[in-house]
Amino acid sequence: MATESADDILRVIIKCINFAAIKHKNQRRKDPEQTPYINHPIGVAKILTEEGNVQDVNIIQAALLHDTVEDTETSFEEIEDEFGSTVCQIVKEVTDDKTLPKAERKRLQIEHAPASSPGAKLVKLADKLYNLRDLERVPPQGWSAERVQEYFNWAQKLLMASEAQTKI
Ligand SMILES: Nc1nc2c(ncn2[C@@H]2O[C@H](COP(=O)(O)OP(=O)(O)O)[C@@H](OP(=O)(O)OP(=O)(O)O)[C@H]2O)c(=O)[nH]1
Ligand SMILES: [Mn+2]
Repeated sequence: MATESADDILRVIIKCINFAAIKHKNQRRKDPEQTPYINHPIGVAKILTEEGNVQDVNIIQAALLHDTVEDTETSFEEIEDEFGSTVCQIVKEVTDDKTLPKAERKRLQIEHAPASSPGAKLVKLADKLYNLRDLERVPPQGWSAERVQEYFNWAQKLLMASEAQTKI
């Protein structure tokens, strides 16, 4: 928010990092080094600030929190109570329904991409960019070359779907 002071912004960003770190504390990435999962949401937020020049603090908060509901015991109510409805709405838009089969989740991401909000598109695309770079660095344990290639193909489809109807 434009009216927020630098102190407020700093406080809320540290609050988000702390919240996400606690929620993801037992989770590791799928790489052979089992990197702590928190490196991912922090890296996604950094792509947006450093490479995307994103200055909207709500979008950066949503990036830091983007996998908490999908991957940990976190509810949208908790996100809304702690960080407000704007942040919660973006997190909702980028959260997959993990009760659905994977192919359906991936299909729905593409179906929902065109009409997503600009903030959700930014978080989603930074998320994909981080994951693609991670795949290039070292594939997750057990992933074949075909599976890696499939993720690249799907990410490209998602990017093209996100470009449609964009009013950024
Ligand atoms: N490249 C890579 N990805 C890893 C690693 N560890 C965990 N992941 C996560 O795995 C997900 C991609 O793997 P998939 O097999 O396609 O999806 P799934 O885990 O949801 O079933 C991403 O979830 P996501 O961020 O929720 O994005 P999405 O692709 O599911 O939308 C990504 O963050 C890793 O070491 N490298
Ligand atoms: Mn993610």
